[in-house]
Amino acid sequence: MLSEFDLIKQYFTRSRPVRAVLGVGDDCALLAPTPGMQLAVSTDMLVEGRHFFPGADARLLGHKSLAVNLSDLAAMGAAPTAFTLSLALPAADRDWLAGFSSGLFALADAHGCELVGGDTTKGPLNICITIFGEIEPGRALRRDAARAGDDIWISGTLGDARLALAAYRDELDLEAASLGQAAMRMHAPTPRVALGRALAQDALAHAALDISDGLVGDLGHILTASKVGATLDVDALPAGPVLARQPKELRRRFTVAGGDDYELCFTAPRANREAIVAAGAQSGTAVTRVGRIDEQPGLRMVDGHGEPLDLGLHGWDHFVSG
Ligand SMILES: Nc1ncnc2c1ncn2[C@@H]1O[C@H](COP(=O)(O)OP(=O)(O)OP(=O)(O)O)[C@@H](O)[C@H]1O
Ligand SMILES: Cc1ncc(C[n+]2csc(CCOP(=O)(O)O)c2C)c(N)n1
Ligand SMILES: [Mg+2]
Repeated sequence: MLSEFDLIKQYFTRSRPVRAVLGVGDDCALLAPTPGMQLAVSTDMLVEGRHFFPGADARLLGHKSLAVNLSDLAAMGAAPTAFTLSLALPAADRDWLAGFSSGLFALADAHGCELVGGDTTKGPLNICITIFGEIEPGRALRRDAARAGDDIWISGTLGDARLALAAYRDELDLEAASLGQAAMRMHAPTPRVALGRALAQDALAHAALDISDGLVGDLGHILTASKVGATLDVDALPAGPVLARQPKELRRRFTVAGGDDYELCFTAPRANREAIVAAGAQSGTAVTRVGRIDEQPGLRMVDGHGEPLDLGLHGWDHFVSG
């Protein structure tokens, strides 16, 4: 029988913390922020049945729980430092804990981000991570900083995660190899931390966010916060490799209003085009220009010929459309 404290000790306590002054084991963790840097804090919860299917692979779940949090730091241009993990578990299952913690720590180590504390209780499976990062003062990529005339850029590709979800929900048929490939985008997103850091440190971008609820909804947050509008070239949106093989109507729908993409959407002055392409290459992340920020409020979608498109799509909302 694994007790609450054995579980924490065996699966979530590692040798001496490197970044934290004090890590797992006391009432609080102690962190010593780098002098002169600002602290970036974000939290994201994954709930069984809502963010992942019952029986989801534990290792992938460990990865995704941290990935979605790292993605929020990436969206601000912040460098990850530490995180806390709050878990509700239906049972203390050794296999599940070994898988979950290995997926979690593999990604944490890849980003030099340290687990410093958390909370563990019994209940329906629920995973909540709070992440801490650092950013140079004045460099954060805020949602309220887009300016008319900016280009709109997207990292990586969009829509494969939504395609996998559609297949799981029997909304469409995908052959096994395609589903396997698309499903990895849903289960194991890659947070664009290096790209976000480059955009912020070199002041290449004005505004940014990560696309978790679908581009149309998330870009809308930048437009509202920045009091601007945008024209989006829907046919320029980079579809994931599996979605790219699907009919145009589906490609448009899932790139514009997918979900679980965890790519960055950012706006930047024209003058920075070359430097942004170089930052993409440097960080191993594709970057694609997909539209521009306008003074006129509202989001206008156009096709590859500049003709208006009315797709009637909206972002993910847990209480309206989710
Ligand atoms: N219960 C809450 N109390 C206070 N602030 C909240 C609460 N829920 C969300 N927020 C804040 O509202 C804003 C939008 O939250 P949201 O969870 O949609 O973030 P996001 O980055 O757009 O999406 P994601 O959760 O997929 O990362 C964030 O600033 C978040 O910190
Ligand atoms: C079983 C299952 N059903 C649906 C989805 C899709 N999904 C759930 S929440 C969300 C938006 C981001 O959430 P939040 O804003 O809470 O971070 C998306 C796209 C999934 N991943 N698994
Ligand atoms: Mg976000």
